[in-house]
Amino acid sequence: MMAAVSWSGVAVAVTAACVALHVAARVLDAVWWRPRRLEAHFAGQGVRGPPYRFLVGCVREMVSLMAEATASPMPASQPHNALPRVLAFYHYWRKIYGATFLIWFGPTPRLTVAEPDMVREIFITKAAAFDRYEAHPVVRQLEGDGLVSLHGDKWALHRRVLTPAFFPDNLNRLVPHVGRSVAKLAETWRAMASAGGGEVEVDVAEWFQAVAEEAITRATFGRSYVSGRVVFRMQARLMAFASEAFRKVLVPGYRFLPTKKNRMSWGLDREIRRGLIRLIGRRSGGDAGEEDDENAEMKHKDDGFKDLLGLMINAGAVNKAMPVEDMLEECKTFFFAGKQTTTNLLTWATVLLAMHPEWQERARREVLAVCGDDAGELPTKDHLPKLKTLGMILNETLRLYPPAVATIRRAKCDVTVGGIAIPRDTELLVPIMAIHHDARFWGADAAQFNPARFAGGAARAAKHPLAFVPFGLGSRMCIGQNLAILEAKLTMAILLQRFDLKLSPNYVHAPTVLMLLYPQYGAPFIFRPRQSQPSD
Ligand code: HEM
Repeated sequence: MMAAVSWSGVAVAVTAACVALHVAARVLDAVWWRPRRLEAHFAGQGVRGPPYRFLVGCVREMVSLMAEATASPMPASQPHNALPRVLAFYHYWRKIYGATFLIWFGPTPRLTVAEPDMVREIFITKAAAFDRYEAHPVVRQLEGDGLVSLHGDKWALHRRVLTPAFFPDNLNRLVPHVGRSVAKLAETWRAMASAGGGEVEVDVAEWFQAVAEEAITRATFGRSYVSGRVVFRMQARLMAFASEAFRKVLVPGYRFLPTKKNRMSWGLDREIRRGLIRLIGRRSGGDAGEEDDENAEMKHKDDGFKDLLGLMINAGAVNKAMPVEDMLEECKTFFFAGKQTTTNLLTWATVLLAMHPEWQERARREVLAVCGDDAGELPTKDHLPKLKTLGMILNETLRLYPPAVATIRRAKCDVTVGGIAIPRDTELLVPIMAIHHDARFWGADAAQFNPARFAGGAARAAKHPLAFVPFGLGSRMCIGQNLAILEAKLTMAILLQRFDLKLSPNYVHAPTVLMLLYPQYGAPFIFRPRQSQPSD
């Protein structure tokens, strides 16, 4: 009996040891042997990069390169040569290893691809072999489980349902509303200027956020704008908490701790859900009494406006394909994807107009000629396509300072791109900003502000038609780009019509990246109201 017990004990111990050994071997393979095999695999095809370091990959070097680059502002001699500052690691390693190289995000391989022909394969011809990158849970909590992160059939359904909201004819109906919100902002600045000796200094980022928030709230909720605005205000507070948590992602499980901020976030999240569910319930029940007074006039004019919520409710009613939970996540996603990106475009466009007064004057002359010089008159939907110079300036802004500086894909299977065999689960980093700054495609003046290069349209601005991709490419290209351009053109036109603007002496030119491209020390400008002049 004794012998039987001890033999079974030994068997258990041996099995446990085998399992432990197996697990240890798998872990060691994942964090050491596999990276070494992959390094050899890519090196055999001429693709090299900084060496893999146990567990951390190249993250330490990346962090120190980025910290060094952001320690001082841009040199005055080359203000727009921002790539070495914004994507310091890319700029540094590209000089050593060429345009396509391998880096390590921990034990995960990331192939860096900045050749437009390869980018075409990844996003268009071989797109089926790639998936969107799974964002960190904290980022996902911020961006919602909507279009940005969906895959397969569910993504295709949502994209189909939501696309009509972004057709130009539909978006044109937003022009008066967005215009009025910018005019209100301009009025505030004008009043501040007259109280302050004829000019006013403002940091534009926060103000532009209000404009972008207005546009995305109208696009999402249409006639339920006022109730929607209450929900999105809470969402804005939630985003502020979550982006603070984003800076603490290195503390594992931080987001689950019942800290004061976390508890407030959870409470807000519940409130947002309740608010949206109430709103959806009212709209699904066809409650026409839900519009408020402010919107009575809008309701009349906006008959037929396709807002995102209405499109989703219809889809849910028709084939039950969109449960309420999915609608909630989409609302979150659109708020996240639509607000900060457009704010950044507006901010950088203002920086560039202030840094280049000759272009500011050219754009203003065009605005006055097309839209008139009466500060009481708002530009209309028919004016916007005629603002060609402003369009070129916005494109040049998106080229030099793309709000989304890079995007990532993951290979779902073994696949060949640009003749390079890429094993399954390799990540591909496409540094949009690096392609936009590449002198091979943009010429010797690639780091200079020259909107004239877009005079013949975006596709012909560079030597390669795919060297300009601020909104991505292929089927997952930005769904909101028409809205972003509409907002940006309208806002800049109204501001140019009403103000001369210049950089504040307190402005420090220091673009940096925290998810999106930001001015590191804010964006203070001086606005001086213009006297109405006859347009020539
Ligand atoms: C200047 C402003 C904007 C820029 C630079 C921008 C940039 C981008 C880029 C580069 C992508 C593709 C990412 C990838 O392929 O990995 C994208 C996707 C997306 N954008 Fe934008 N965006 C802007 C404004 C907006 C606005 C205003 C909205 C919403 C109203 C929006 C909603 C989205 C959504 C939902 C996706 C995911 C599309 C899909 O996967 O089907 N974006 N954006």
